[in-house]
Amino acid sequence: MPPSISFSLSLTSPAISSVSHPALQPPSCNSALRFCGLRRGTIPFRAVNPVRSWRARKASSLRVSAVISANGSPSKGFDYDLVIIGAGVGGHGAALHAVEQGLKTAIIEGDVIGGTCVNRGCVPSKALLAVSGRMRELQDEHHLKTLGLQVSAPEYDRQGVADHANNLALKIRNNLTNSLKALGVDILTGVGTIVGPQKVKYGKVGFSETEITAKDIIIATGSVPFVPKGIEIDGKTVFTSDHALKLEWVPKWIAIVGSGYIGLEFSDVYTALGSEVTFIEALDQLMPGFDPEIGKLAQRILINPRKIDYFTGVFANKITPAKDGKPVLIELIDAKTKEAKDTLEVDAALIATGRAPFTKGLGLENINVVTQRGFVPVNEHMQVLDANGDLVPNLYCIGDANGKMMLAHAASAQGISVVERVCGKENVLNHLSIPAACFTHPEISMVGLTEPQAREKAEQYGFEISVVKTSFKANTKALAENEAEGLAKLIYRPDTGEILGVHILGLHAADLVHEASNAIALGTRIQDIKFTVHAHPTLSEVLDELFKSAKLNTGASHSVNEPVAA
Ligand SMILES: Cc1cc2nc3c(=O)[nH]c(=O)nc-3n(C[C@H](O)[C@H](O)[C@H](O)COP(=O)(O)OP(=O)(O)OC[C@H]3O[C@@H](n4cnc5c(N)ncnc54)[C@H](O)[C@@H]3O)c2cc1C
Ligand SMILES: NC(=O)c1ccc[n+]([C@@H]2O[C@H](COP(=O)([O-])OP(=O)(O)OC[C@H]3O[C@@H](n4cnc5c(N)ncnc54)[C@H](O)[C@@H]3O)[C@@H](O)[C@H]2O)c1
Repeated sequence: MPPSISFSLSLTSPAISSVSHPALQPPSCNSALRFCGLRRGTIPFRAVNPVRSWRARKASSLRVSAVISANGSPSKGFDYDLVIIGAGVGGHGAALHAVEQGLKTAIIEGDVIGGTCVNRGCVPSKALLAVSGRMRELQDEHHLKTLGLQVSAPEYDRQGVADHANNLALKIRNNLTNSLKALGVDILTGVGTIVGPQKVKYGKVGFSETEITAKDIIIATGSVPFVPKGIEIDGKTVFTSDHALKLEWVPKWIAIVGSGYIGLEFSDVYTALGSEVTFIEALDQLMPGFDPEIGKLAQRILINPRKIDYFTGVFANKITPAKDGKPVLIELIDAKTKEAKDTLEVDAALIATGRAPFTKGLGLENINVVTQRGFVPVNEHMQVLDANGDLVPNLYCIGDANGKMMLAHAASAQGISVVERVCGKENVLNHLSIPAACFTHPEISMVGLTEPQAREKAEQYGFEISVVKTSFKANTKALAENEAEGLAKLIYRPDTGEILGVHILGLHAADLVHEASNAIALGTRIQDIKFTVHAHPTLSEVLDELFKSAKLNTGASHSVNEPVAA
């Protein structure tokens, strides 16, 4: 049995939870690490050192099973230039970039390569959502009829759907493993513990551990589901996303506790597969993390027409799994007064109340680092801060473990940013340029500030903001697809043309947002982007319209290079 650990957190930083983590399982479970085949197209390339790049390219173009090492030689006096603890997407992104930069690199993993995103997160959930999207469309008689189509009652094979998710996770895990091997990154198996400055041990805790030295160390140990106190997880009738992704059954009635990303995506999956859903949300509105206007529209499109009801402003105070013929029992209390509100009897409950950073066993105490609500404190360069707020030399933390932005691409981008810095290149990642998306049908995406956040900032710094919106209903491609429900919203500074935030709800919103996120990252202003050309008819014209409809003050000139207000 893996040991369990505890976290003490509040609601936005959740309360108290008991979680076990795969990193604490014996390393023998790591079968993926033994697989060593290379396949064409599995190795991502970026701008690289020509010698290393040639070797790596050669590795990708040959169907070979040998490891082709492009890993450098270490700095004098160290076993490695860089050791990364945790081979999730954050660690993986950092490792690839480090090797490309000529750093002798090792990555320590206590479970399987790929971490949460690949094995228990983005990848399997998007496979389930791909199925729910198709089911939803095939079940929508009115939609099909308008297109002139007829389909008799669509059905699904639960195990087939579950296999699709599992197979995809396996495939992507193999791809990630192979890409590390192809570049010759040393994959070290076992739990990684920091034993002192620039020193890490790894292996089976208390049995066979090896100590190594590294010029720089990156912590990339990720997160685990957060389960509030009072909720009993049995993994069958009361479960987290870790279990839900296996789709072992489809409950008739499922309560989803928490209406954030996980709750919303799973409501899309479950309702498409025939479940009725009841949301239990502690805050006063559903989807409290989104821009409020988008949240309201999402409620109109993604909640109200579906078999979903909800309680807001309540906590699930106690949840007891189904047992001896009795259903799952949920006791609700008022989130503010803590008075008993209601009791629900349902077939299942999915706990989607956020994620807790995983830092157990890392040895942070050996370097005087104290976590904050479980998260490793870092500065804007992801450099770890000790208990006195001083920098811990040569130690960085990326991804979910630092809590800056719990997204796969953010973890990887932070890793790349750290490697740049380690290589002597100044690099500060602008988190306000990192997009996010919720892969419901239709999708929701966003980048930058919400309208209330922008208004607060405007008041604080004394500038004006403007908001414009465009509808998918005016877009030819969306109309041709007969999926024209949706909105794009731009929040900007009319004095400078700076883009502060873009929020989209509509068909392929997750893909559309990148035009806005790239503009924010590159400092492109509205007065410039509004003259770019978009192919017709494409969904990208929704954003084209958005930028074109923004009104700027007469003084706003081309390509101003003022500091970004956000
Ligand atoms: C259901 C779900 C869906 C999601 N969907 C999306 C999505 O669509 N898009 C998106 O951007 N994000 C999504 N996320 C979030 C995303 O999965 C995380 O933000 C991302 O995985 C964080 O990456 P990481 O590298 O920081 O950590 P992780 O992926 O958690 O990886 C950490 C790794 O470190 C290992 N480890 C931990 N401690 C040790 C130790 N001491 N020694 C050795 N190894 C250790 C772990 O075993 C693990 O492999 C989703 C999450 C969930 C749960
Ligand atoms: N598509 C994506 O990018 C994607 C998908 C899934 C998960 N994720 C990431 O995973 C992380 C975790 O997702 P999540 O949905 O669990 O968290 P979340 O923070 O997005 O949402 C949690 C919700 O649960 C509510 N809540 C918390 N405690 C509660 C309680 N006791 N009773 C009732 N409601 C309660 C919160 O108010 C919040 O609305 C997110 O940070 C997200 O970034 C991303």
